[in-house]
Amino acid sequence: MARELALPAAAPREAEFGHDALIVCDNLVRIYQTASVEVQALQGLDLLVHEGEMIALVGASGSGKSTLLQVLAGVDAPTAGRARVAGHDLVDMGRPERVHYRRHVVGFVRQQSARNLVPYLTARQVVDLPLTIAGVRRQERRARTDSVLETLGVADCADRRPHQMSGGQQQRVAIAVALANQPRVLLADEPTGELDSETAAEVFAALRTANRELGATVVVVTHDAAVSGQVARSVAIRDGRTSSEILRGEATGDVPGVAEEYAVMDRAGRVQVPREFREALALTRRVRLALTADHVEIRSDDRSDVRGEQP
Ligand SMILES: Nc1ncnc2c1ncn2[C@@H]1O[C@H](COP(=O)(O)OP(=O)(O)OP(=O)(O)O)[C@@H](O)[C@H]1O
Repeated sequence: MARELALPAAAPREAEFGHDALIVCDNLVRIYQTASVEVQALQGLDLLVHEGEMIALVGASGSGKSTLLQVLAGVDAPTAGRARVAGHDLVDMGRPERVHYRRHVVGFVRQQSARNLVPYLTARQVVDLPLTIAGVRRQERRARTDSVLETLGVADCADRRPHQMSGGQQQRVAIAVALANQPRVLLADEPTGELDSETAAEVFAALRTANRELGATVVVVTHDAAVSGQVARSVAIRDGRTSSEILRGEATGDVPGVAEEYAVMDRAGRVQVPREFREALALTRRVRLALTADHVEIRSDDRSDVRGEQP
């Protein structure tokens, strides 16, 4: 009787990194090459954003926030790594898919409200523009335009041109333009950067509406603590990598939710210990790690004999 061939069982496959996330950045690298220098704007950045989230990206000037947003917007292509948004692979996307992606999957709001609008078009006409380009029928265009202007509280600006609106109204109309084609993701690069705090709050409320009422997943780059202080998750970017995250509980009335800061651990297990922690305990090149029942300890290296130093 022939014996059955027993093949070794295949190892169970690990779920792919970020398989259930809407936005996945995996070891993302973007290098700008100019005539004389090479700038590594993104240096192996990992980021996951789930559908329905609203997150802030914060970080010093030059840390790579705008570069990341340009990649997610499908405007710029990464040099290496993986970026996927709503099932679209942003690294390997061909031109027709890129056009579809930029029209239907993401909406983009820039800092300068004037650059988001067209001086001689009314709010209704400028919101209608992306719908016309996408081939939406006239009747539906009208209904969608009125509805999005209404939802964002700028229905009274429908027949006004940018110079007849306040800065906050201009920026809310810009958000309406970005949302016209009902994108799943709304990206905003310093949308309150030029505005006073009251107007900034008005624009932030519009982003919140986009998230909560219209269901867009929102990623907002900001220097504005009033904005980053109100989202459930702020991701800090340092030197082209995600370095830490602040998670906040829900606010109750006027009392803000409790905020907790976390370090980000990459998939190889690397964590950046904040400088003030390292300096406080003189943690240098070599540290001791110990596993306890529910946490990991990091201690300074006290083996001066191995370091070859005088006790
Ligand atoms: N087109 C480009 N050519 C060359 N270098 C660039 C280009 N765009 C950005 N950089 C460089 O890449 C790095 C990251 O820039 P990026 O604009 O993404 O940072 P940022 O965090 O958005 O800064 P900011 O808050 O000032 O807008 C910087 O060193 C910047 O000088």
